Amino acid sequence: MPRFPAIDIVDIPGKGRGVIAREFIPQGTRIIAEKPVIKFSGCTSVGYMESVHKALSSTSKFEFFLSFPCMQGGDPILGRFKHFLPCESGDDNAHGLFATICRINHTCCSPLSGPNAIYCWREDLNREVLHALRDIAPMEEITVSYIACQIQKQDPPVYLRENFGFVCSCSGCRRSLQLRARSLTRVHNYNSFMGSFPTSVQRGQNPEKLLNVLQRNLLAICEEGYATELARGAHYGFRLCAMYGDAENAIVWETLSRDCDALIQGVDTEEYRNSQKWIRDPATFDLWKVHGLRKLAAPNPALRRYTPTLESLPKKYGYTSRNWSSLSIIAWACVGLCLAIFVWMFFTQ
Ligand SMILES: C[S@@+](CC[C@H](N)C(=O)[O-])C[C@H]1O[C@@H](n2cnc3c(N)ncnc32)[C@H](O)[C@@H]1O
Repeated sequence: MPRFPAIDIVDIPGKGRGVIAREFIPQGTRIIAEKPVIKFSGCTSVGYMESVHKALSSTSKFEFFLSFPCMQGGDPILGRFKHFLPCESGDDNAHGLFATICRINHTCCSPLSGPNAIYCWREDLNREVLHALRDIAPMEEITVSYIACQIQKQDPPVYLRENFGFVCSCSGCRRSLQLRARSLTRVHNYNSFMGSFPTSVQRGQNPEKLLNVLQRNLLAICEEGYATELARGAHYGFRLCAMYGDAENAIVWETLSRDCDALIQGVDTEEYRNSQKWIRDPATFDLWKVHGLRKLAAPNPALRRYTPTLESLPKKYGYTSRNWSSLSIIAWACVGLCLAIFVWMFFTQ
């Protein structure tokens, strides 16, 4: 049965508390799968926050909430709201505060450095999961990026100061203003391209050109440190190839997307099962060959260097469920019964 690696919450100079690895954690390992200590639904409007404010002040969870850093000069409650993470289910804009995951500090994604882990909410598990993006050494701090590619609209040091109240000292933020502006433009261009990428490409559009622009954008965003974008971006490459009945290249694109997504979410997901199905037989994709037959292109080999192959990752994706299976309940009941008989015999002798 897979187990989670040993980690600890410790003081980190200049950052308050943070999370470190207590043992070597190989790339792809699921580090933790955690339920929120506090969870609120629809946590977006100011009015709602105020009602949560009142509710929280009267609960025993308040102390836990107050143990998080507050924005300097900020309201003690609202100044800590930023530590909540989205736990969305459908239209419900729920947010949760997690005992360990919310202690993880930030590192920016940049061409010079990046976080060593990534978290995401898994609605099916009702948990936030954290995976290692690369090998993590014992005693190394575990960090994530608070800035998702899609929301990066500002220079990161400015965004972090305004929204989290700290001055980021990562190597990306220490670059010159000019280099940071160049990065911001590339991220912006990538986001607007992906936002308008036609999910069902219209007849008459030039698919070769579209795939070419997709490749260029994906390379640019990987260079900017957001290699995890390949999960979505490579899937777009698959869609395009599948719509033109190009099975060979569709398989290579979807394999790239699957491998990247497995690194972020694990392999116990619906996305993984769908990917496996399409890789086995791209013709099972619902838009297969809708635009007829055309040979397109495989992903640029340079993209492959940004995400490991599934085979190279440790088999540590498994979710260590705390849900008791009926077999384990029977086993523990037997142990309990034996113990009871033993105690009874001991005292009746
Ligand atoms: C989600 S909490 C992380 C845990 C927090 N350090 C603690 O003591 O509980 C986010 C806060 O941690 C601090 N922080 C996170 N990353 C940081 C970094 N790279 N440099 C300095 N402070 C950081 C900031 O105060 C930020 O508002």
